[in-house]
Amino acid sequence: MAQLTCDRLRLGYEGHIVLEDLSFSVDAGQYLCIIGENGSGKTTLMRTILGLQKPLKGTIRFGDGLREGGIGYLPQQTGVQKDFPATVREVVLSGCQARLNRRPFYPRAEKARAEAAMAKTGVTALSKRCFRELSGGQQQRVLLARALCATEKLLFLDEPVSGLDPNGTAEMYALIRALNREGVTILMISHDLAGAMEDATHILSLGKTVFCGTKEEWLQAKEGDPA
Ligand SMILES: Nc1ncnc2c1ncn2[C@@H]1O[C@H](COP(=O)(O)OP(=O)(O)OP(=O)(O)O)[C@@H](O)[C@H]1O
Repeated sequence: MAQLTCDRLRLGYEGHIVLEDLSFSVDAGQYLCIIGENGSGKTTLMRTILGLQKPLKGTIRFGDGLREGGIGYLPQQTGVQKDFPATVREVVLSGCQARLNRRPFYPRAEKARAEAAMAKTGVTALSKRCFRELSGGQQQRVLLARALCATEKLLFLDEPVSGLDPNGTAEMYALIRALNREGVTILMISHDLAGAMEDATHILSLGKTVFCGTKEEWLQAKEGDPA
């Protein structure tokens, strides 16, 4: 049973269709890399899967224990986020908010969850530091811990290595790989095709022609069409 099934989606905005007739599914444990040129609709697809925007047509179904809102999300880094005036622990804990039903404080279980997420991404020692004083790579690991507070099942990562130096990039990929090996499904938008390709099991390529299949199928298709 698939965790996520997108069926004949039409996505876009009033008067502007971005993607038409898009169907694909994601099983538990997959590592799906979403690629495509600027403007091909990667962010629009992500926003739709996260429930932030409605499809113009078609359906999205969740299964295998995943429910809408049960996706951990690592946003693309923006200047505003980088300057967030909060401690690392506060940033990570804010990832538990969806589970809190607007209760005004964090119960013990949520705090334990945040601690476990920080340990997994190696930021426990930074927990009292101010988020905005961290390096780009450290900030990404904190935001990954935050996303982990929302889910054990599926992480949606939007360009997780953008702006990182080679070391930070390698660390981030290693962390994502480890989480995937523990069973967390990964959906990742990436412009770093070579890097993302190392660990991906599946590729969704958006554009004039859409491809969705295994990495091996993708590489075979590319052999005949090196462009
Ligand atoms: N809020 C919006 N209202 C109207 N059109 C939009 C809106 N957001 C995006 N678009 C348009 O939808 C199309 C797809 O944009 P989208 O951001 O999904 O592409 P992308 O593949 O994520 O691009 P990039 O690689 O540059 O991030 C573009 O033509 C864009 O101009």
